[in-house]
Amino acid sequence: MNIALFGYGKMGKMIEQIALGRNHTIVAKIDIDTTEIDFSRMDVAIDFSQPSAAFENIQQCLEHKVPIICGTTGWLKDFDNAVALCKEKNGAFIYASNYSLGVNVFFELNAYLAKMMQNLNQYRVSMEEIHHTQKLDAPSGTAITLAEGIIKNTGYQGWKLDTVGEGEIPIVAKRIDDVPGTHTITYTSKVDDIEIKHTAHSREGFALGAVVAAEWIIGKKGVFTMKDVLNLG
Ligand SMILES: NC(=O)C1=CN([C@@H]2O[C@H](COP(=O)(O)OP(=O)(O)OC[C@H]3O[C@@H](n4cnc5c(N)ncnc54)[C@H](OP(=O)(O)O)[C@@H]3O)[C@@H](O)[C@H]2O)C=CC1
Ligand SMILES: O=C(O)C1=N[C@H](C(=O)O)C[C@H](O)C1
Repeated sequence: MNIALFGYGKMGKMIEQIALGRNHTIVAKIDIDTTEIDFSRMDVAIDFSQPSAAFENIQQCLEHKVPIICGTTGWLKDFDNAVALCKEKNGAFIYASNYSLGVNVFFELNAYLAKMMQNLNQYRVSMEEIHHTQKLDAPSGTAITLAEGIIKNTGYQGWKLDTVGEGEIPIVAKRIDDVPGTHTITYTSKVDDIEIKHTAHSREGFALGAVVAAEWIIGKKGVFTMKDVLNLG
């Protein structure tokens, strides 16, 4: 499979290694300085760029009929436009805030726990995410997906960083050294805490998941999620 990498930073380089190990070819490495892009040799594109660049990269891929796997976080104000464009162009598109198998299992666990906690008013939920100091967005895309999973299954109506009002989930975002990504959800009562936690040991799981998604999307049309790819739940 011929893969184009939009964004050749920490994730782009890790994805290249995994893709070569699975006998794929990297036909383009597109970075902020790239002036001309040849879409003709691409079977699929994988975007791990930056919040301000992701939507334009997605648009270009859909216009050129190249299936696009997007892992960039922090651009979701344009998500509905990306979905609409994908439908208009009869294209193929996946966005996931987190491509690792472990976090996608964790998303399911989070929803299941939230359902169990929905009527237990003695507990308050909170979330903490920890990432490396180069991360541009806060809270992480993964934390937002986790918050949405809680909101869907409980009476919580929203989330906010740090201090919150009634009915909102507080998210604390910490930036420490080179932490790849740690997410903790805690339900606290006067007498105890219930805590679930996912700790990434490296970026390998994110990169492998993105390549698996790229392999999966070939020949498909529509907007999909990692739940479709992994057949979870
Ligand atoms: N969904 C998931 O599973 C995961 C998502 N992420 C997300 O992926 C994104 C990238 O992360 P990471 O690799 O760590 O970040 P890096 O900063 O290491 O890499 C981003 C790269 O994108 C480049 N870039 C900037 N503008 C453009 C553009 N217009 N087109 C193409 N490339 C561009 C940057 O170039 P320059 O340095 O020259 O600006 C840089 O090389 C982030 O949004 C992060 O949150 C990260 C891990 C997992
Ligand atoms: O920027 C990162 O590094 C990561 N970003 C994603 C996010 O915002 O959730 C996924 C992972 O946690 C690493």
